[in-house]
Amino acid sequence: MTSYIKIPSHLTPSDPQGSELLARERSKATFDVNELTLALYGSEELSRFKKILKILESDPILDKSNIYYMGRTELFKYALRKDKRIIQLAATHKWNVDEFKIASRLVDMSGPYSIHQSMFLPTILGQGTEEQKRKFLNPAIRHEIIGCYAQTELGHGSNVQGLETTSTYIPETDEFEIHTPHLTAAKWWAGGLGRTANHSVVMARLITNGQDKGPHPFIVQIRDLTTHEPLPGITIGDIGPKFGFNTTDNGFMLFDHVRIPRFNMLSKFSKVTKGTGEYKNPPNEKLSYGTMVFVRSVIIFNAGLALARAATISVRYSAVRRQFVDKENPMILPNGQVVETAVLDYTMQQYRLFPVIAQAYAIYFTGEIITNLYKQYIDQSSRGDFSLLADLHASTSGLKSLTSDIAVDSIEDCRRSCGGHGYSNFSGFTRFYQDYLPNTTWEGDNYILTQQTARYIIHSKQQSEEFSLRSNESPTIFYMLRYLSNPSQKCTVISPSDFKNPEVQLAIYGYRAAYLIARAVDQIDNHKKSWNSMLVEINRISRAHCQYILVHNFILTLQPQTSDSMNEKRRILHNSPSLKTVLTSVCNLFALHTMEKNLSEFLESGYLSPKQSEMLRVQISESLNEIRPNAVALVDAFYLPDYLLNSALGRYDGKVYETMIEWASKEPLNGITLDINPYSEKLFRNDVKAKI
Ligand SMILES: CCCCCCCCCCCCCCCCCC(=O)SCCNC(=O)CCNC(=O)[C@H](O)C(C)(C)COP(=O)(O)OP(=O)(O)OC[C@H]1O[C@@H](n2cnc3c(N)ncnc32)[C@H](O)[C@@H]1OP(=O)(O)O
Ligand SMILES: Cc1cc2nc3c(=O)[nH]c(=O)nc-3n(C[C@H](O)[C@H](O)[C@H](O)COP(=O)(O)OP(=O)(O)OC[C@H]3O[C@@H](n4cnc5c(N)ncnc54)[C@H](O)[C@@H]3O)c2cc1C
Repeated sequence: MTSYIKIPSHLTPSDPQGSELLARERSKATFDVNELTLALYGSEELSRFKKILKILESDPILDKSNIYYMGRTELFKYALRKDKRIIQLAATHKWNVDEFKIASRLVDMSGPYSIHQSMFLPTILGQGTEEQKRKFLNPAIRHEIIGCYAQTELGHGSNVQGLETTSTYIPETDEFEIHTPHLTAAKWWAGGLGRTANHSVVMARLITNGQDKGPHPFIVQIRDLTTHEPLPGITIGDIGPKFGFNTTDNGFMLFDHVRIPRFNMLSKFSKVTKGTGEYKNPPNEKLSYGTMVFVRSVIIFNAGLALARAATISVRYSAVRRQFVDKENPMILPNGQVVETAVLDYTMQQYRLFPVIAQAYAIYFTGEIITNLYKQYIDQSSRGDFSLLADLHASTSGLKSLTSDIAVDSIEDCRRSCGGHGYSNFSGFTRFYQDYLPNTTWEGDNYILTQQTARYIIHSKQQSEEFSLRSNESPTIFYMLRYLSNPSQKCTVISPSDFKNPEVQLAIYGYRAAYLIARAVDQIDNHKKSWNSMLVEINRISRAHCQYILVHNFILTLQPQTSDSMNEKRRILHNSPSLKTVLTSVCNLFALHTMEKNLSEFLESGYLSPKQSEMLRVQISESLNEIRPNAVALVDAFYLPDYLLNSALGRYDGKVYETMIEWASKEPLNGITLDINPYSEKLFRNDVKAKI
């Protein structure tokens, strides 16, 4: 890339150098970083990751050095090239789905094909018959057709039952007619639709024999495979610039009585019979929402990685960045020189950043557990057993909401913790944050989704008999009975270190959730409160329940398991006392910091006393001290390479200042000629002719 300014090459940052500071941090670690990386990913995934990274890093088309200077059109073209390149590399190197996902994660840019991979393929896979998979899935996997997922409309997104697009069965020709009856029914937001896709999953109301059967998925070819023009009766366009996600062409689409064969209704679960138009009900009414459950489970896992990335940049930078001299505890170099203190040594910075490290680990472990639960559901449902679905839907809804909220808040906290440089694109936060943001809205707005979780729990509590039955079966609400059965119990903590006891932590979280649930049920059943008047409480219930799950899963991960049930990753963890020690500190910080952030609810439940809340703060401070020597090593263990981070601040080698000035010298604005004389030309309101 062209450099527009020549930077004097003899200048280096003042001592100590960033690389030296990070090396000192790394030498303080009490555990083996490589061992923790292996415990997170396993040896097989890690070696695949390294192999793929090597290929991507050296590929000129996937070079990222220019992207911070690009405008939307240029970025979009780059994203299309990069999407094509990953597909070519996948074919050359025979990558499987997991390897393809690793490559996409490393290249780290949503693109025109992203929704093809994340929603179009999974929808056909999950909702199509074998015949439909042959017709649509196979060419889609080979990228002979490119698809998108058009569910949301201009007037409705959250309320899926309120979608207006119709798909009416025409027995005479054995076709469906897809139609947009109102402007509000225009499909809107579908990723890849604007300029790229030639096929779409369209969620439309199925109407047969005059009866409205609600939204169902249909495959519609939307563009000509040769000319790439929209097919007759279909109007398509890109929806325009957005807050972020500008490398994907989110689109709109209108249908004017467009005919598709009956075959194109995805019919794994519900069907329309040829000629009679008879409708066959699915075994569970919500199976057509299956793609959303899958993607929500992926969003939970991805939230952990997003937090790890934010923490990596901000913790490394805070170890390199120095401001003021802490006179009571100055930073002294080996040669005796007193230097400014690394901002990571200020307790306020630790209080802001270390909980983000803890959130990353907590959500990573729960993400793994939810992924396994989803696999278990798919396995059972393939044998006609859908009993896990209700619980899976409830937990993925609430956890998608909670974890993406945590990630969005913490990415911004981490960015701000980098001071002024955090505001520069070179920090690696700008597009990362902008592109992460829609996770709180897509696949269900985060506030709406908490209603799904709370309703499941409240129903369970209302039907007490069924509750005890369900809670025994349910992987996520088993804890509640224990606490509901004895509402007057009090927390046993008598000294700050008692807060480190996992049983104590679980009891505190369990009582608080059970208290909120019991109170809401009382308001609804005995005080006849409406659902709408309870929405704030309902949001609290979902969050309380999901925080319990996160804490519970973290504790579970650290507990010894029978060797049979342990996979390689857990074995590494359990065979290493130093790993267990450091992760126990991280787990404690997650549990206690989350408790402190929601303290009013814990106090309100009467289980925790004000005196105990003071002890809680003492213990949090203690946990921060425990983590301090391991802070850099804990983020290093996530093994997020510079290629992914693309950050001057979060570089592994600590060369922050050298990179900042080098990247600034490449800003194209530095290379243009400007006329800054205000009187050199006449400017007209509608015909601005500045000489730039
Ligand atoms: C090759 C590489 C592959 C790579 C893959 C990588 C993947 C990467 C993923 C990351 C990238 C993500 C990109 C995403 C892009 C955005 C795409 C979208 O936004 S698309 C657009 C996304 N849009 C949205 O997400 C819209 C959000 N809105 C909705 O989902 C629904 O309107 C609703 C759930 C809010 C209400 O639904 P409504 O029909 O009014 O239903 P009621 O409330 O009346 O409940 C009735 C009963 O049904 C139950 N139940 C409900 N849902 C489910 C379910 N899913 N299941 C089971 N059950 C469910 C409920 O519990 C209740 O049970 P009960 O009490 O009777 O026992
Ligand atoms: C970048 C991006 C990509 C997307 N990609 C796709 C895609 O590929 N395909 C697709 O189909 N869709 C896509 N979407 C759309 C997305 O799924 C919807 O925007 C999302 O489901 C939210 O729906 P909405 O926009 O209708 O929000 P609304 O429901 O209009 O939300 C507005 C506000 O109303 C509140 N609200 C609404 N109803 C209630 C209620 N009952 N109780 C309490 N509060 C309520 C919400 O909390 C929110 O604060 C995408 C969106 C974005 C931002």
